Amino acid sequence: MSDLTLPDGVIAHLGSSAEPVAQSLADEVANVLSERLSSAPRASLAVSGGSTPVPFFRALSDKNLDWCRVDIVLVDERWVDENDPASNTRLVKDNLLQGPCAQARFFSLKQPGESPAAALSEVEKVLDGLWFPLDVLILGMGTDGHTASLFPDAPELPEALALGGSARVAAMTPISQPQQRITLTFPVLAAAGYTALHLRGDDKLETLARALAHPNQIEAMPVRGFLKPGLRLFWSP
Ligand SMILES: O=C1O[C@H](COP(=O)(O)O)[C@@H](O)[C@H](O)[C@H]1O
Repeated sequence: MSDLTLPDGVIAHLGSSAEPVAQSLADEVANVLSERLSSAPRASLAVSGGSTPVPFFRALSDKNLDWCRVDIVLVDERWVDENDPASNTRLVKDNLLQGPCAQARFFSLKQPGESPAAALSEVEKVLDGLWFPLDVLILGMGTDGHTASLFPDAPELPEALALGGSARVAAMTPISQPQQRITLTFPVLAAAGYTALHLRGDDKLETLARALAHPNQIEAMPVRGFLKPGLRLFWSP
């Protein structure tokens, strides 16, 4: 990590193991949500799926917050049933929406429909109940530089990245992935008030170094769109 040069204004929290880093992220997110709830009727939190967030979810779910005023949404979902091990919704329900956090309101990106493309208008309706811009956004990243389901090899990527578009969600069919995906679009994600990138593993650090080497080529590595002042980076081996 010592030879990784981060852009000015990106604040890094690096630890030697996953649990304390996840705990620090949970502390910070709980503080941001709590502050927001002191001046607003509700607060919104968008989280990522995959394997990295599990200890963060468990740490956050225990926080003493007015969870019944918190709205939670995933940044992306695989188009699978909720009982499928690949379901991000299942991951959130099993690990985050537990204990005190079970009081939060969860907005599911997985709605009935054969494909994400067929369900987009239904999902947009669901999202009408959520407060935008998002207050808190926790992103992950794949070793191909995707974040949320903004995959470099998805034909729909240019549309999902386009600024000025009014769609909050996009259907994605990345060539590299076994499932179709649905994702919050780049403009929706980029407008969040607080954004953290939560990474685990040396491979993710190498990916981050590659992303930082050519920051403007966003379509090649969509995570580049978030490597900006204000970003909080949480990493552990
Ligand atoms: O497919 C996905 O991958 C990324 C990274 O996942 P991880 O298992 O390497 O932590 C994740 O951020 C995204 O939400 C997920 O759908």
